[in-house]
Amino acid sequence: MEFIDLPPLQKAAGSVRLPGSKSISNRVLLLAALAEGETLVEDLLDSDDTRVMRGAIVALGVKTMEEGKALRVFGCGGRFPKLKADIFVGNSGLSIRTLVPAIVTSLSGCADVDAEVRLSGVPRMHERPIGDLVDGLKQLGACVEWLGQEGYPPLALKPALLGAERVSVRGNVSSQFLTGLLQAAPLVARDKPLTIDVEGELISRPYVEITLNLMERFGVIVQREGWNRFVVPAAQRYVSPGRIAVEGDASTASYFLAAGALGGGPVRVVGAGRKSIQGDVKFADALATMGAEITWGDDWIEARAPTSGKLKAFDLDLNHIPDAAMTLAVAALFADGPSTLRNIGSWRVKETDRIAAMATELRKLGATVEEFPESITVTPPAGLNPAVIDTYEDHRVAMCFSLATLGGPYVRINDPRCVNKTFPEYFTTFAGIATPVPVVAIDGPSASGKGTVGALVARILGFEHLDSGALYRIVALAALRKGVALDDETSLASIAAALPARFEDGLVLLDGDDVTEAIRSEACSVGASRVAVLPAVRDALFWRQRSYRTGSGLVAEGRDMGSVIFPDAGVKIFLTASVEARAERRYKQLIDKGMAAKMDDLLKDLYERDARDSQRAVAPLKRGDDAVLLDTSGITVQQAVDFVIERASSLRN
Ligand SMILES: Nc1ncnc2c1ncn2[C@@H]1O[C@H](COP(=O)(O)OP(=O)(O)O)[C@@H](O)[C@H]1O
Ligand SMILES: Nc1ccn([C@H]2C[C@H](O)[C@@H](COP(=O)(O)OP(=O)(O)O)O2)c(=O)n1
Repeated sequence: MEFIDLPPLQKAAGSVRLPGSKSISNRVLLLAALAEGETLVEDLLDSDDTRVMRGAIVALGVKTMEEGKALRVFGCGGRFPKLKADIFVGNSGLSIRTLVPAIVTSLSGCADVDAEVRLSGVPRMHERPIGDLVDGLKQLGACVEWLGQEGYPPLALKPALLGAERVSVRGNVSSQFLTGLLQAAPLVARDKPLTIDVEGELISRPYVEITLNLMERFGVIVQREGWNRFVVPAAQRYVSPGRIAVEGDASTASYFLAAGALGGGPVRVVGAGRKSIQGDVKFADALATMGAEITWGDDWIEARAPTSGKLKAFDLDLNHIPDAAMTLAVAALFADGPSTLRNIGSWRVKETDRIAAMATELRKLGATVEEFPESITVTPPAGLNPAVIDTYEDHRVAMCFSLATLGGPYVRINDPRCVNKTFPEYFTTFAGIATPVPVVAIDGPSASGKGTVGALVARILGFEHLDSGALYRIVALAALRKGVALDDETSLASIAAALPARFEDGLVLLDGDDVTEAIRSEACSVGASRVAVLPAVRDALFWRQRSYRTGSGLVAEGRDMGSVIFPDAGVKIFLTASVEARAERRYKQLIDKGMAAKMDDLLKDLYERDARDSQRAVAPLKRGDDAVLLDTSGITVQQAVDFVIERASSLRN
């Protein structure tokens, strides 16, 4: 499984230009395709879902042409030219739910009896309901055949004359059904007006407002009576506005605004603001109820943390911002008590069952989550656990969980490419406003001076210090004490996974015993280098080593700090010295401690350990291309420390 590891963050601040709105891009593409005249669409989002819509209109015979970053769409004047097509809609709910009604109107009165348009998607799309929309179209006279399970894609559309003046559609499953009918309505209401009645409470109303707004931009007026009846007067045609610029995506803005609120800020999103037609800009109001400071401009919004530093718990009806609400579920981890997200039942029929998915993943971080049919309550833990987040092919799950890193833990996001649905550049853009907890990684062979230099550098910088070699030594000591063989990989990995060890006031404690001296014994040195070749032992210590990355920063020393454990370390040093210099240092260390030592034995031992450390299959000791070489053979400790501090000075906040 592909994954991306996101490091713990200290803060988030900066400015982000939002990618184009998915909701607007896909509506504009279809309206421009159906309109009379050419439309130049600017700032169009380029993502999986918009490619689906672009592919679909082209398959239906509409011509498009790229002009720099814009797309020119040659409108077909209301009837798609090509009505024999097989269209793949991926997992784009908006695409299929708006294409089907539009295609059905083109098939009305189509003379070609062989005309047929088939639509299918990914397996999840075939579980997403469309029956209510099709029922509405059948009331108009449409011919729709189910190709799989009744009520779900795939389906086939065939020629049939449309004619009714009234149609009703359910509004409480997905507002996309209404959007689909509305966008197709002027193509049906040629001679007589068409009335659309909404059964049940209409959810996600702001998305319908986007639809009405854009239809108006293309010259079609809809009369609205409350939110239950929409009348489309007769004889209206879609006419191109010439050019249209797509606003920045307000749902995407939610991740960056939340980052500003949770990570200090300010974070400014540019492309959607006070004048936006997207309901999701109201996410900023929800953040404000948590205490975040929000500033509005016409086309930008800025968020920063409350001056008190603490975000308040909330209990909110989020029916109007279902997509951005997922971001609030993660923000709830940072609140001062349990928060409830209400009226979000539509989450159940999205890319995945989002209520179940969010609950499962929030629990991995340590939260207590209560799930209800249409709401969830999130109680934050005292501190967030590092977690491996599954994403269920849902771009929003992937994006919103990146925010948990502002609470201190590492977060691994599985299948991160699912963000391609709406924002392929998400993780790079997020990294652009994020300040990770800095790391100085010092790797090198035995007795090169890593421990000595690392401890001094950590003290000067005020950073934590990780002596990773000590962890391997403790595993060896624990194994020796339990009589576990040093090649019994499974037993050693269980020891490493549950190592009852602590570092406190310069002492190393194992099961509460002071083992500071014991782990430096010859037996432990040899034992450590033997257990360190075992992949299962290294895996078992992986997250433990990462957990030291906290506070103002970390100096980590060992063999694979820069290559495996902290590949994104801001400073990587490869510390070395000649074998002779290192043997002499060890000799001196042992003599000073009153222990017996022989130069020849020490040299032999160093050669052997160097060979074992650098020749093992997993995480071998070797200087990475990105590590700075520092040979300490002829320099003092102070000179070595100065060298590292000079390179690390930029990391200090
Ligand atoms: N230039 C130098 N840089 C680092 N250590 C040095 C240097 N010169 C002498 N030493 C001594 O060498 C020894 C290095 O041991 P240590 O720090 O335990 O190495 P390591 O952690 O790499 O095994 C220490 O006793 C240290 O005082
Ligand atoms: N990140 C690390 C740290 C140490 N090791 C191995 C390498 C060594 O043989 C042992 C002990 O490491 P330590 O740094 O304490 O050893 P030295 O004192 O430098 O000889 O663990 C490792 O494989 N990966």
